[in-house]
Amino acid sequence: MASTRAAFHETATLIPVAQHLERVLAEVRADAGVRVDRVESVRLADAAGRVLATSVAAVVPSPPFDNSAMDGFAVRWADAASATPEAPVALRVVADHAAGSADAHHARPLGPGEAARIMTGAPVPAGADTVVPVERTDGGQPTSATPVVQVFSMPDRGRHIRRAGEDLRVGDLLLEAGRLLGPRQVAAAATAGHGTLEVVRRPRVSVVATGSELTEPGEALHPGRIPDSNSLLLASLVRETGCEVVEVVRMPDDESLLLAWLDEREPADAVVFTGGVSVGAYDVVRRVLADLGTVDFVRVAMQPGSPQAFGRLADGTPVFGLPGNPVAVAVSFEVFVRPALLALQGRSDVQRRRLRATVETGWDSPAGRLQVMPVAFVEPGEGAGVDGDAVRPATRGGTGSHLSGGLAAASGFAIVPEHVSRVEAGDVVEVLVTP
Ligand SMILES: Nc1nc2c(c(=O)[nH]1)N[C@H]1C(S)=C(S)[C@@H](COP(=O)(O)OP(=O)(O)OC[C@H]3O[C@@H](n4cnc5c(N)ncnc54)[C@H](O)[C@@H]3O)O[C@H]1N2
Ligand code: MOO
Repeated sequence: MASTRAAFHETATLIPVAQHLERVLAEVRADAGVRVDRVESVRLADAAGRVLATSVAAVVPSPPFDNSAMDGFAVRWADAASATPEAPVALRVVADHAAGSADAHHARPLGPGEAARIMTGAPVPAGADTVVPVERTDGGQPTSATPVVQVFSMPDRGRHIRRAGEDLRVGDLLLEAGRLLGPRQVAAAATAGHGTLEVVRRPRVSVVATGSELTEPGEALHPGRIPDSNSLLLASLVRETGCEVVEVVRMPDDESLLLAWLDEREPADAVVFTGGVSVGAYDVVRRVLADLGTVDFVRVAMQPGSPQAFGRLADGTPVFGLPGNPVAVAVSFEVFVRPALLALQGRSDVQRRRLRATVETGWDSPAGRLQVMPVAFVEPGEGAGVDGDAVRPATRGGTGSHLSGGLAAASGFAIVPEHVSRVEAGDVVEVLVTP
């Protein structure tokens, strides 16, 4: 028990949240840099949700060729500049260009008095400098031998032609390494001539929930037992960061089981424990990991989620030991684990979007600790009528870190600074927005 006692004494000081986060990020960023197997090539269809490993430049211009922005007629502007509804100008229609047709690329240049019927997206034939929308013509009436179009009015010279490269030129930087790919980025990569992209391999993460009280969700609860909600919470949160969950393990507080798992576990890029990190007599995670000598057990100036463990397993795998209380797990993940798993993927943006919101119902906050409070957004018309976003605590009972039912209503976390001991209705708080 010597390690438990020693660890207990180590916890006297509270470490600022930013300091602990910095330490965690520095460690995982070092790992992200040395992993040689971290890049894989995926088809664009599979690229949304992945992190780009190598910056992407355009390999074809966009648009790839001059093409029409309108259904109408490609003309030489000067030929019909004088057109009015009263005195239309007749042009001979010598060609018909549909989108997808290569005809215009091979056609002879338009000569004086000639026009080509053209559809949106079709290449503009040589010689033409303007497209007249069909609405400004009679639609092109066939006469005896050759079709003729009557032009009633002309747009400005050069109108309705989309120029090659006006969107992207070859070599233009399109996407920077480290950015999350979404539908718009994948579509832009297709436009820029790519069929596959180099992305960061999904890090593999194991989740371990410890506690002799834990029961499979949905099963009958024997006295003293509770459903294991943390392993579900963590596994889904891990997946949401773009990582692959390789193992989800639930084990009772039994040192020998934990040691056996450490020996047999699947290879992973990170391991996340929940439970057993505090000073309880059966806190086996703390006892086993502290004995490794490479995992630090600290108290962070945060509420909830003060007890935190971070370090490396025997083979160097980064390991997090989160507390067992469910709200503390959700908060610890947001504040430390999520940014770390994103940094491990080389993500440039590891922080959630934050916004400022007005508090609708106040709550207490422990002075000297950064409070991370699960909050629900007040629907318009439902609250006190403030302009902009308004929030209230998601958990019915206030700030207790066991109130995991209340997490269901949370769509963000209010960040309350260390010096604040009471958040009043009407105060403005910073809110970290979650999906
Ligand atoms: N004497 C002290 N006791 C405690 C302290 C302290 O400073 N001194 N800190 C409290 C705080 S704050 C926290 S947070 C917890 C952290 O304790 P552990 O990490 O050891 O967590 P457990 O004791 O295993 O569990 C705490 C709580 O959470 C429930 N739990 C655990 N795992 C799950 C799960 N997978 N799903 C749902 N719920 C879970 C567990 O039943 C407990 O109620 O320590 C305080 N005590
Ligand atoms: O740190 Mo504990 O998370 O307050 O419950």
